Amino acid sequence: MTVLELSGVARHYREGDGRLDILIGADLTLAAGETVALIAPSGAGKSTLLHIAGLLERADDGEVLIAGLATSDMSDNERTSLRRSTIGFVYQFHHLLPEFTALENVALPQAINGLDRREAERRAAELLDYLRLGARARHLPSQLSGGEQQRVAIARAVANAPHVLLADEPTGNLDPRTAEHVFATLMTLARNTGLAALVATHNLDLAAQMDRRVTLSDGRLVELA
Ligand SMILES: Nc1ncnc2c1ncn2[C@@H]1O[C@H](COP(=O)(O)OP(=O)(O)OP(=O)(O)O)[C@@H](O)[C@H]1O
Repeated sequence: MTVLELSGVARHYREGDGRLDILIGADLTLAAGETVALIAPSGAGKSTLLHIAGLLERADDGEVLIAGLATSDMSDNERTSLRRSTIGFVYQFHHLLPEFTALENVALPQAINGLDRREAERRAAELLDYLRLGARARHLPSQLSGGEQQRVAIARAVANAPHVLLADEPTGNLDPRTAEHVFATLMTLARNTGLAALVATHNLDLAAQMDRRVTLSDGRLVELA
């Protein structure tokens, strides 16, 4: 089943009097459970592509389909609601809320989505256990290691059981061993839950462990060997 499809996605930015064409007809299909690495030089448009795929930004042209639903004609509210229920994000920095425990950070997106708070916390505890973070559930982010913080951020991103996880340099801030561990968490989720993942990374060792690798070339997505 295709969970994410980009078709002819175009995006440009104004630059003084001129324009900067970042994406010119980018196409991508991501199936459930599939993991795809996005490898491209700085400034090529990786973050722009992830933001458009994740309905945080609109394309100037083309279509983004989430689980078969075309999104370009949707209102901002419809896009936000679809994003909350189908897409998870992980960034280079964890962006956990510092005043809340790991458990509360993971429960929050579910509570925002309308789940009863106790049920949200029960599910968050289950998810943290599954990712072997159960013993850290009551810790504040400042009491966690960098790798643990990032794994909690992954738990938070998948708390609403999204179809698609979009990750922008999720291991970019970690030492190689910790990066492997965090990456393994992502792969476990994809293999065992059918989550599809599109991961922008400069780490070629990790990219080699994913199902496919793509790059951005002249505003288009190109499959790598
Ligand atoms: N809001 C904006 N207005 C103008 N230009 C922008 C805007 N956002 C991004 N750009 C430009 O678009 C290009 C692509 O940016 P983007 O952040 O998508 O690249 P990237 O591949 O993610 O880079 P990096 O690996 O350094 O994060 C860059 O040249 C950037 O300066």
